Amino acid sequence: MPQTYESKIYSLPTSDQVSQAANHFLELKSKEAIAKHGRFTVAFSGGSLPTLVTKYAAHNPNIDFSKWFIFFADERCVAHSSPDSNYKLVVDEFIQKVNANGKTIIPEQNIFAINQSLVHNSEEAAEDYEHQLTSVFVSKDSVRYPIFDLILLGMGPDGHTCSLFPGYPQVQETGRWITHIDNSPKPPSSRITLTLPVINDAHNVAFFSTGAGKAAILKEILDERSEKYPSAKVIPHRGNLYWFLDSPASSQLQESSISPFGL
Ligand SMILES: O=C1O[C@H](COP(=O)(O)O)[C@@H](O)[C@H](O)[C@H]1O
Repeated sequence: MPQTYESKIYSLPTSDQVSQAANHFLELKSKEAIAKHGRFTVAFSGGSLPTLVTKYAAHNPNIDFSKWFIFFADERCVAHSSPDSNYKLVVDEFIQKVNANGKTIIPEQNIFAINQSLVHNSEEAAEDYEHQLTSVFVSKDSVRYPIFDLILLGMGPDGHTCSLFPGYPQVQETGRWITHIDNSPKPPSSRITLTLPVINDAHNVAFFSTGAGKAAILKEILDERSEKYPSAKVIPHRGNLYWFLDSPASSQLQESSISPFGL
């Protein structure tokens, strides 16, 4: 049977309802992946995303976290203990809560963090992270290639996603799975990031965006299909694409762009 893919924009009244929707979504997508291939590979972004999507999910007893493999869609080249570290954010906001409250825990060896000893050389850190991915992903025809079950993305007010910034060469990268940047317009300046080909090969990609500050750019990306923003270049080839917004974020979108919420 031919596979059909979904592309949906959901708008929930409040950001708390976006967190509740994220809980159902993570339960659904992790169950689907675990039923299909025994594990769930998920990449987290930083910024506002980890707190927003895991507020309820971290306490969901129906999720088998022991089968989760956690990666970072982008990471800042800083120590794991730094307040700028996406790893620290995900550990503090999610992993610790799951492990303290849940029925199942996330095994330490299933968490794939940037190599701390390489944070002073972003190019080497990116190569090392790519190498970490090769240890986990093998596609059906035995070729190593990362096809994530789910990539969780945020979007900055300038339209960036991961550490792919508008007008920067990393957006054009097609040869690497992970690339690096040393002049990020948003601090900290050195970062590593998934590249667009890997993002667009995932089974599921989900953006989470809240707040009126994102309304104008969301209109440009989702209604006007403006291609100048990296977030607009996220179009999975053989996977589903979801946007979860709250009302302030979706306030400038045409009503016809928004799907009735249902998972
Ligand atoms: O720097 C980053 O920013 C983006 C967007 O963050 P937000 O706080 O505006 O949601 C985030 O998705 C990315 O992972 C992070 O490194």
